[in-house]
Amino acid sequence: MAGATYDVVVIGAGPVGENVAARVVRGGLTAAVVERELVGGECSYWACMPTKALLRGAAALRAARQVPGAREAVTGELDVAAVLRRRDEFASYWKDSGQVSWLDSAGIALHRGQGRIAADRVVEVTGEDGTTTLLTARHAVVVATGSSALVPDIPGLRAAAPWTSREAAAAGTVPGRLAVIGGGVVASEMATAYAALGSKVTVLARDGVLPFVEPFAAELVTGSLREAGVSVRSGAEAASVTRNGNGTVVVTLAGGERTEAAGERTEAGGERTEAGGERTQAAEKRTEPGAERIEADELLVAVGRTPNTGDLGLDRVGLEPGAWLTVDDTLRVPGVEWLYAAGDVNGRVLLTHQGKYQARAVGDLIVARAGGEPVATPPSVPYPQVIFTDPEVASVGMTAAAAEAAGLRVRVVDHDLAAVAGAALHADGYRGRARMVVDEDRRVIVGVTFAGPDVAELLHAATIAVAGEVPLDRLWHAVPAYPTVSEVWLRLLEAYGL
Ligand SMILES: Cc1cc2nc3c(=O)[nH]c(=O)nc-3n(C[C@H](O)[C@H](O)[C@H](O)COP(=O)(O)OP(=O)(O)OC[C@H]3O[C@@H](n4cnc5c(N)ncnc54)[C@H](O)[C@@H]3O)c2cc1C
Ligand SMILES: NC(=O)c1ccc[n+]([C@@H]2O[C@H](COP(=O)([O-])OP(=O)(O)OC[C@H]3O[C@@H](n4cnc5c(N)ncnc54)[C@H](O)[C@@H]3O)[C@@H](O)[C@H]2O)c1
Repeated sequence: MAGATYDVVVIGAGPVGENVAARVVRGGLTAAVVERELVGGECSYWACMPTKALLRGAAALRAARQVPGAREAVTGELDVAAVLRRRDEFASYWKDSGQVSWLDSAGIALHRGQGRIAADRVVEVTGEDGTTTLLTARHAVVVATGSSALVPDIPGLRAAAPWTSREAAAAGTVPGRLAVIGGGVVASEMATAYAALGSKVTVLARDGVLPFVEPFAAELVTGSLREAGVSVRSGAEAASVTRNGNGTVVVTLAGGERTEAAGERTEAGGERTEAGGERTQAAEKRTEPGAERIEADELLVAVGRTPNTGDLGLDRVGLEPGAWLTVDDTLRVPGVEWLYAAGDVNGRVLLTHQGKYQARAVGDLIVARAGGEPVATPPSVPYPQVIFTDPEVASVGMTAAAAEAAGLRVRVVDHDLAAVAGAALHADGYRGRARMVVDEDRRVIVGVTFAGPDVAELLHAATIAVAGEVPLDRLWHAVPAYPTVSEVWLRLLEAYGL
């Protein structure tokens, strides 16, 4: 059996694993990554990049149509084939040669195959041809194996071979009718994308659309999905799924979807028109005779993620296969001094940029420990996120509800984005809203949410204000340029009373 020894062995070469390895090499250690699929991970080929490429064409078209002068120059419809071609390009045609060259140039060794912990500090790599290699780590093994789409135990669902985010991101054709189970980030972004690409989309959002963002942002997204022709069914829960002989898929809704008590009876095939949000009554997961059925050509399941820890040899170190890897503040697995976990697999924040932040932190920690230097625990930072729906939802830190639940003395300040000169110039009929959540005891901002067209690029200023805990009296002197959408900062601070 072949073998090799490195200072650090990283299992998983997604964005997080790559960055851990790069950071420890930069710190003077040697590193190898183990990858069973494509170097670059979910983000590069089936998540961030291809999904944003699917969304971008329609967003650019919408933007042009909102500006007289440009609008008249738009004479055609979205070119679906061109959008899919550009998506293919952004997914590097599902080939990882570019990322492998980058690993080479960074001095990181690559071992292809399934990595499993075989013993203390030892990772066994099983290649596609069945050959095995034992990699020994002098200092640390880092698990960066990411996550996969969760397929819930709904009768008939697995047998119906639904799309997960992977198939939605990589599809070569656009289904005529797409049903979506879920209302979170993947469901909302893919409903936006596929509606623009021409699908008739139905979203079965059991817990509402984007239930974890500020409610005004969720309402704007829900309203705009409906305007785009999407049937948004807040409160609807799938009870069973069947794939017919002709290839179509049928989702039968749980009996609890019938909401006569709340006066919202839904007829088969009918549309609900109430604003999205809360469930109106506790839905019982049970199919009643005559329960409503949704038929579609394809079904996307988007109800969250499950960690890639099922076949990782975790039992060798007394850990539970299939579970999220719990870590301490130094991203080390408690009780196993040489084992770390970063990125999606530790379940802390399932976002690429935040996983890469963890990667830099864990890389530096391993280098410091290897050199016997003092270890600085990375701070717990508020994280930013952009949801690329129409409108975009860009947020950092806490929502008002989360800040209140955390026991802070909170003041919430809202402003209509359309009332800012820069937004009016940006697009006719601009619709959007901004909220800042202030911790009154410290007079610092603990959360910001923008919802509106093209607000993604506004977010980093908010991240600096929140992560930097910039006092409001100091922030007042950060003057936004006129006439930009960023002038909303001035309006928010004025509304606060500065
Ligand atoms: C549809 C979708 C869109 C998204 N969009 C965004 C976005 O716009 N912005 C954003 O910040 N985040 C986004 N995310 C989240 C983002 O994709 C993840 O947070 C990110 O990919 C996590 O990186 P990671 O390196 O931890 O894991 P992954 O990217 O999952 O990489 C893990 C790697 O480990 C490999 N692996 C797993 N087990 C083993 C093993 N035993 N041996 C060897 N190799 C193994 C896998 O093959 C994979 O290559 C999106 C997610 C989805 C599903
Ligand atoms: N732009 C971005 O940053 C981006 C884009 C896509 C995904 N992601 C990340 O990927 C992760 C996964 O996204 P996701 O949308 O799968 O998960 P999610 O956690 O965003 O949303 C899952 C939703 O499914 C609902 N749900 C759970 N079980 C259900 C069931 N049985 N039936 C119906 N609904 C059910 C939940 O209420 C929740 O709203 C997220 O953590 C997200 O941050 C990020």
